Parts: sequence; structure tokens; C-alpha cells
Amino acid sequence: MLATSIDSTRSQPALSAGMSGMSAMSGHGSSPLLATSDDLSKCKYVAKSAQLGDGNFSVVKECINVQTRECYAMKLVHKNLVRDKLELIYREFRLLRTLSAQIRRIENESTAHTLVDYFQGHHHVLQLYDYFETHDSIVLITQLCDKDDLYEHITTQGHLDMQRQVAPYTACLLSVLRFLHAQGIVHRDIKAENVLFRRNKRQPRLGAGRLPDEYDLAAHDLILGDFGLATRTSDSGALTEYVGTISYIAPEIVRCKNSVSETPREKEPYGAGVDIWALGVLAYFMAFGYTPFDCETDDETLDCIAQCDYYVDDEAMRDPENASLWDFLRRCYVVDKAKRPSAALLTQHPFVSRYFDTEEAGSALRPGAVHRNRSFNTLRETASSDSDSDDSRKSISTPMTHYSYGAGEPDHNTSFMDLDAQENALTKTTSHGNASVGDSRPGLRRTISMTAVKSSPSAYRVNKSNNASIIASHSTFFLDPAPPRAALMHGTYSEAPLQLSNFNTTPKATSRNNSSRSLFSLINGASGDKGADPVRSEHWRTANEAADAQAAPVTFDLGGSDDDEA
Ligand SMILES: Nc1ncnc2c1ncn2[C@@H]1O[C@H](COP(=O)(O)OP(=O)(O)OP(=O)(O)O)[C@@H](O)[C@H]1O
Repeated sequence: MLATSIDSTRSQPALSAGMSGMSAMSGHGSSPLLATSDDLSKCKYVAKSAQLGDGNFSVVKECINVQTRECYAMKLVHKNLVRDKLELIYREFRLLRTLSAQIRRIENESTAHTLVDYFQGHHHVLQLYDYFETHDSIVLITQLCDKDDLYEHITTQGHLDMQRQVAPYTACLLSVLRFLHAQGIVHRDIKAENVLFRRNKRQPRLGAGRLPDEYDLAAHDLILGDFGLATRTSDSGALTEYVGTISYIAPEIVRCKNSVSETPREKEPYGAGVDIWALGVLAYFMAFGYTPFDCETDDETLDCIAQCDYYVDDEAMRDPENASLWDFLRRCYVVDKAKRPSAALLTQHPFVSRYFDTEEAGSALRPGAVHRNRSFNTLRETASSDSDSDDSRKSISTPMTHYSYGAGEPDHNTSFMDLDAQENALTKTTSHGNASVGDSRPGLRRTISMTAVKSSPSAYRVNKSNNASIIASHSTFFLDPAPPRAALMHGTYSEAPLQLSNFNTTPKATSRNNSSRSLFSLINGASGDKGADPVRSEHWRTANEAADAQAAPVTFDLGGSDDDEA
């Protein structure tokens, strides 16, 4: 691992030098050298001025690669905003890049007959295609998704249809978590705002007798994004950071907040189970249109999470047709992280097992009676066994020892048959309290992720063994058509992208294929112009802001780990 100076490579033709792409976005965090206009690459992307969305540190816009006319999402992370939080973007980039490489490998190896589940988790991870740096921004070029995310879908519809949407959407996200966790990656920010819908929706060809109308096929277009808080457990050692989004964080993360003054050694580390808890929160939100633990203040919410005290709609709880969902949620909301099931085990749960190849799990566990509950009300019960009748809400407390895996990590081989055999009937602690909680429940609002990342310049190093051009070329799989390598930026330091109110061309939305065994063959295959269009490219490349060249860039080391592409 050794640092590479930006200016030593920037003057090279960006796309011909193996390390140039990487080094342009990498560096050592000290004494950055001034770039001149000669050093700047032309930007190969033009963005729409209107944004698709924004986050704490970034704006996301639709863009077009001027050579291939493929459309992507452009995430512009403003350097000023991340100057003391470089590790955030560094970590997100590294993870997305590694995941993209891993996904490419899997997709190349996959054949139709090996696809046994309806959802292939790796198809639903936001794909990184390209990256570059300008004077003001670090820019990630990713798969293009719809403007409306899952949060918008839920709030627009009030709540989602249990049978057609909640169950398959949950199954799809469970499939993503199973994939990520198998790679040793914890997302740590599973929430509706981070679930997108792929833009390029193609009509799937369904196999005979294959569930054409039983569920919303948009489930195959879910894309999990925002890997800003994701981490590899092997990279981070014990996870003890208080990060995530309050409504969705697990009790063990809450405990990390409360033990902030303790030495790291004394903190109780958490793992992939935090994503399972958050998936339970999201499934609940999809089903009922509000989140289970939210109170008026953050402190109250954290207390409720720590005690697993969640809102329960009385009617919805009693409806036997919702039993499967409630049971799924109870499996997710286990306070003891060692007893919370893994994503792999949860695929056997009746609420979602129809979407997985879980024959061994036993057909008796397969659901058939999960239907939409159209008539829930907002009266919920509170679980606190000590709550008084003047409590403003009622609740049901999930027992913390709902079932037992024994000590240590969950046994991923344990089936739900085994678990159910161990399990006692759910012991609800229903308290009195007659007041409706409708008034006390805080209004829904888009959530904000918490970060606890401190700057650590020493972490930025360059790994010369990672060849940027190889990594970049690997980030282009499943493009339709695949762009020539020269059409990518490969991390170069470039002029700011031109921004237009609209593209005066007919762009091709770029997306990876849908997933599922029945959806694997798609009606519309790759077609169209496969080559770069240099004339058009030059046309698009005019009018970039040369002013960008006047100051030194923030330097980044995006050197990968050893398990990145070789
Ligand atoms: N690939 C994409 N296609 C379409 N829209 C996107 C895409 N990526 C992000 N968005 C939109 O931009 C918003 C912000 O993106 P993202 O969550 O990645 O930014 P962030 O700065 O990491 O956010 P946060 O501060 O919440 O962590 C998303 O909520 C979504 O609406």
C-alpha cells in the first residue's frame, strides 16, 4: 500500500493509464497539488438540473453518458460537506465497488437452472458503474432508479397491500440481506427511503403457471441503495458505532449510544442482526403505513426500542389473516441479538417462504392465508406491563425470549419447525389504557440517518495492486449495451458535468436485469447502438466550467482491500 500523488498521474490520458483512474480520486490527504485546466478531463456525463433526490451530503441527478447515451444516476457528494467525514464516502465507494465486482462474478456464473428463488439478492443492490472527481464534488455514477422511492410509495398509498406487496417486497429485501450478510456486509440503514425502484422496467416473461397476478411484479424492481453506513465486519472489527436511523435501529445499537462513555472494549458489539430488526420495522411500515417504535421524542423512541415496545393495532393484531406477518415481525423484534434469526433462516418463515426454494422447510409452513387487512384503525395497545390506565397508548410487548437458539450466534441450520417446537405460545402482555394513540403518534416524515464517523486521514492509502481500469471495466457489466471502456471516467479528475434542463436525445435507461427464476428471461434483449458517438460526445462536452481548475482538490484514497478485483 503506498500513496500516489494526484498530479503525477492526472496529466496522463485518463483512460489509458491503469492507475490513473484510481489515483485521481485517491491520495494521501496532505499537500494536495494545484490542478490546472490542462489536467482536467472532459466530463463524459451531462446531468439534468433537476434532482432525483438528496441526502445529508449529496444530491442525486439523472445523467447521460454522452458517448453511449446510456442513462444513469449521478450522486454528487459535495466535498465541503464531507471534508471531515471522508471515511463515509470512502467506505461507500469501496463497498459498492467490491459488491459490483462480486455481483458481476455471480451473474456471469449464473444459469437459469441455478436460480431457485424468485428474488436473487444480488440483483437488487444498487450498481456502481463509474466514478470521478471534480473540483467541488466526488461523483458516483450508479444504476438509474425511479424518482419515487419506497417511502413515497407507502405514504402515497397509505399502506401497501399485504399479499401483493408487503410479503414479496419483504422477501426481496430479505434476499438482499441474505446476500449482503453472506458477503460479511452489514447495511445498517435499511429503511423505506433507501429502497428504490429500478428505472428500466421490462416486461418479464413468466413461466407457465408462475404467479402472474398474485403479487406485484414491482417487487422484482426493488433496489437497495445508500451504502453510506454499510460496513464489512472484517474491516471494522467489532461494530459499536451508534449509527443508523432512529426509527429503525435495533436495541443493541441503542445500547451503544447509552454506553458511549465506556471504553470500546466494554461496549457490546453488534452484527448483521441489526438489519433484520430494521427489516421488521420496514415490513411493519409497509403493512400499516406508520412505523412501530416512533414516539414524540427521540428519547421515548429509543426507550421503546430498548424495551421492544411497539404499537399494535388492536384489530390488525386480532385478525387471524395477519398472523403470519405478526409472527414474522416478532421474529425480527427479538431484543437479544443472539436469538434473532438470520436472514437465511427467515427465508423459511411462512410469511415469505413461498418466494424461496425452501422445500425442506416443510410445506406445512407455507402460507396461504396472508391477506390484506383493509380495516385497521389507529387504536393501538401498549405493552408496558406497568402502564397505567392513563397511558396515552396501549401496546403489546414482544417477549424477549420468544424462542431459543441456545447461547451464541443463531444456528442458521435450525428450521422454523425446530424453532416452533421450542417455542411457547406468544405471551402477550396487554395492558389497559383506553386512549387512542392516534393523536400522540408523531406525524410521518422522511428520516435522517445518523452518522458517527470521525475523520481518520491515516486510513486513506492507495493500494497499487488494484488496477483501477480493471475495476472500472468490471463495473460496467449488464449494461445494455455495455459501453466501451473509453466511455467511462475511471475516477479521473474532471471538469464539472454540464447540467441541462433536459436531454435533447432519447436516452437509454440503463439497468441490470430483473431477477427470479420465472423472470430471468426477458422479452426485450439488448439492442441498439453499441458504440460510442464521438461527434455527439464533442457536442455534449462543450461548456464545462473551467473555473473548477483553480483550486486544489480534496484527495481521496479509494484503494481497495485485497478482496477487490484483481
Ligand atoms: N440511483 C438512484 N436513482 C434514482 N434516485 C436516487 C438514486 N440514488 C439516490 N437517489 C435519490 O436520492 C436520495 C438521496 O440518495 P442517497 O440516499 O444515496 O444519499 P445520501 O446522501 O447517502 O442520503 P442520506 O443522507 O439519507 O444517507 C434518495 O433518497 C433517492 O431519492
